[in-house]
Amino acid sequence: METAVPPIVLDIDGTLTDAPGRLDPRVFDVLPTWDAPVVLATGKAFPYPVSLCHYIGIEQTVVAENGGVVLAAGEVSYNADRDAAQAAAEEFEARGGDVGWGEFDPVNKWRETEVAVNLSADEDLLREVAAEYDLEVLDTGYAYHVKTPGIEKGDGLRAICETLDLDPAEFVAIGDSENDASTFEVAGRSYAVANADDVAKAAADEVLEESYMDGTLSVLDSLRE
Ligand SMILES: O=C(O)COP(=O)(O)O
Ligand SMILES: [Mg+2]
Repeated sequence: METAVPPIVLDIDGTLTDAPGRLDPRVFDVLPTWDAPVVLATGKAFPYPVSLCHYIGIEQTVVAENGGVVLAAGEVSYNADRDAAQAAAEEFEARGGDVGWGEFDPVNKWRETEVAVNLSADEDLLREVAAEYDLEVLDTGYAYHVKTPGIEKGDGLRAICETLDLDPAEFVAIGDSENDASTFEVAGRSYAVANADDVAKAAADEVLEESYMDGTLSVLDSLRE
């Protein structure tokens, strides 16, 4: 007999993708049939996880921009604004830095509450400028996120739980990088995939032997047994 599955909170990049960053097609099987709430919690700009939920065919229950934007039950909250990060990014470029996404910048075009910078950027200069604007720089392994300190994915999960009347301690979290550590703290159980960075590995209850979606599926399969 199948046991009831817990609600889950999943990072996207590095957790539902393969190494080159492509969405693993197995999400289309496992997520729509998951018999409990599914939260996507990502550093990506707001439209990305919303679209992903749309195309996977699941409820749009989303933490985007590392907690800057939260969507649950059709209610959106914005927990930071982009102005300070935008000013810092402009100062960074004025001092010779390059945000690094080219002339058309889909990474930031629809981003509401922070600015993401390409990993090819001058990290020391970026951190120096961000500090002058009282902002933090989060390295997800996919981008540097210039953001308001104290706004994190874990806060977004808490907010979603309030909206949906869920207990965060019932959640199982899976992720791969330092921006998932706050989710790991809020959720009852947490797993870092094998490709995770050191911060995520240290924060997780368990580090998986398998990487990327193989790791994620190993947890989801065991929860369904
Ligand atoms: O946007 C990023 O830098 C990483 O995204 P993620 O939080 O889904 O891994
Ligand atoms: Mg990730």
